Amino acid sequence: MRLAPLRQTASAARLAPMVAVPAARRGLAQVSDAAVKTARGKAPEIEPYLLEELDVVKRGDKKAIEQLPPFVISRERGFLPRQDPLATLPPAFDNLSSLLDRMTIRQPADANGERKPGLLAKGEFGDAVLSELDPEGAEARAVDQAIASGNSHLIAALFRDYCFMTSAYLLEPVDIAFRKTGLYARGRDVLPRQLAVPLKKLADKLGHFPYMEYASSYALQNYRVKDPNHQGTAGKYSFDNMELIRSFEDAAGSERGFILVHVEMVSYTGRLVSATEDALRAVTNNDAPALEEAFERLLTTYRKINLSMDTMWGRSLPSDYLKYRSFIFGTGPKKGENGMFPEGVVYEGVSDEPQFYRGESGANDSIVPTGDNLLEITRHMPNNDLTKTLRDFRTYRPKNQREFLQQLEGRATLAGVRDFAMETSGSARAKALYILLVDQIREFRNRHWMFTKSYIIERSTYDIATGGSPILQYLPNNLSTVLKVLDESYADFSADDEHTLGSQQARSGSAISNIELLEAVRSAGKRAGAQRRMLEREVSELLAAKEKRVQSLGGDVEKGRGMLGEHRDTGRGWVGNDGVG
Ligand code: HEM
Repeated sequence: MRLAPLRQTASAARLAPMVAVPAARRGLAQVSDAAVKTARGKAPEIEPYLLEELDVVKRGDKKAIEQLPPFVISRERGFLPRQDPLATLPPAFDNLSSLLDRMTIRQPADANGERKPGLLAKGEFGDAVLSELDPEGAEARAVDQAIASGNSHLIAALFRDYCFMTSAYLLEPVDIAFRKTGLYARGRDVLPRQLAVPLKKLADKLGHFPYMEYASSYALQNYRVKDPNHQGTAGKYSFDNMELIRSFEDAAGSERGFILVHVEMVSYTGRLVSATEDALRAVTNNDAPALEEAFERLLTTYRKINLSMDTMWGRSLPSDYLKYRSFIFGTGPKKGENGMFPEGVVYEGVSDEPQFYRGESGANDSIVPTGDNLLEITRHMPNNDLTKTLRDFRTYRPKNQREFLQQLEGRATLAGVRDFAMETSGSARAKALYILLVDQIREFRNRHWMFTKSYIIERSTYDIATGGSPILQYLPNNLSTVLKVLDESYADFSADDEHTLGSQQARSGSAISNIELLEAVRSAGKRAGAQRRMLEREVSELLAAKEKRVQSLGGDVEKGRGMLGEHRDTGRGWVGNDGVG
């Protein structure tokens, strides 16, 4: 039996309640082509996809609202789920909850303040799943009932929890080997029926791959707000006011920091979505002042997001990242590409055919793709495998976010956002704001590249990231494109623009003065070219060092990748066996 394809190509962007068959989607290429062929200003028919615009919400139909998918973008909550995640499962899932609580490597402190090792620390999780969860048990029936009820809050929590169980089960041997040797090993390649069947049913209901995702499992469905009235910088979603629901390694340490910084950043995305929608409308209406206003809101929001991102260094230590990273790897993306699961994973009771999925990654977050698409940076991505990966990442997210990003790409191209901001609006302020928005995407990606070097590259030779992209190439490819767009946009910022911006007052109500914008544009422009050259040099040095390491291992690429040697297939890789040694 084959796994039915989960993602169909599609046309409509309508959000059906979860009881309905998920609407098909239009492919990216189709949206973009349609957009390019249509004249600017003639917006395509787009069905409402913002929560507040849906009929059921306008009508206040509570039953139908409960059945809407867990993730529906809104101007208020942006890319956060519609409701804060359900932290405690109903009693029918007690066996599952108990395993999830006991699995975490560092258990919460007991009455004596001692932190005992959990099931994953002792390598006992896999056996515990097999002995404590019955494929025909109470949980299996309760999953069916939850799905039939259409209660999307519960379905989302169950999907998160079965994903955690699945990753812990499959990757437990990988983590044990890594903790012992610093090298990764093969994971389990069969997912037992008691996990595989419910996970696949829940995934189908939500329109997901049956594997851990960033939004629906590890990060955005995994926070608990402590005080709903908390008044921090990010309101109730301020980092200190949240705790984790599930964790692999330590709910109180760096894993908490890693996940909750993502959540805090995403808590700003209501403003991001709102300003993005308003910017698009302004361009379509040829309304320069409205565009300036929306772009300014976007800029202040991206600045807040970047500030929040910068707190990662202190909240999640680089030296701790590899302690939980083992559990967020995928089983794919393709046969033979992931040394942990070279033959994929068979989902017992679902399909005899091995499955391959990308792992959890911030690459499935929508903050940067929103900027990429609105500012038409995506259009400048080179036509190569790394850009294909970027597009593939965009499929690993809730359906409503996939559709939003697809539509946004088409709508921005159709409206001609870059052209209007940089030229036809005739506004030096809009031009400066456009450049500074591109610079915010650069700042995000640049910090991100620094994270990657410091949390991963300096500590592990395993060169494939959790999402399955090549670590040394993927992020630099995208950062380099942004730097190019920034460099070129700055080159279009003329002496006249400088003069206009420097001599005119900003409209009343503007939070950022024209002088401030001008100074920021100048330093962004100067930085772009230098940073681009530095990045090129850095990447070529890293690739040369990798090649040297592989050569020092007799050309053994597998070992050079940080995998335990004894698990390699006999057909290749062994020194002397295939001639490499
Ligand atoms: C310790 C911190 C972090 C590390 C080590 C890290 C690591 C990585 C890696 C290795 C990738 C490559 C894709 C893959 O997984 O295959 C990636 C992609 C990505 N991550 Fe992170 N990440 C971190 C924090 C964050 C945060 C806080 C966010 C915020 C949402 C984020 C968002 C992204 C995005 C948007 C991409 C795709 C980038 C692009 O398209 O250029 N990451 N991350």
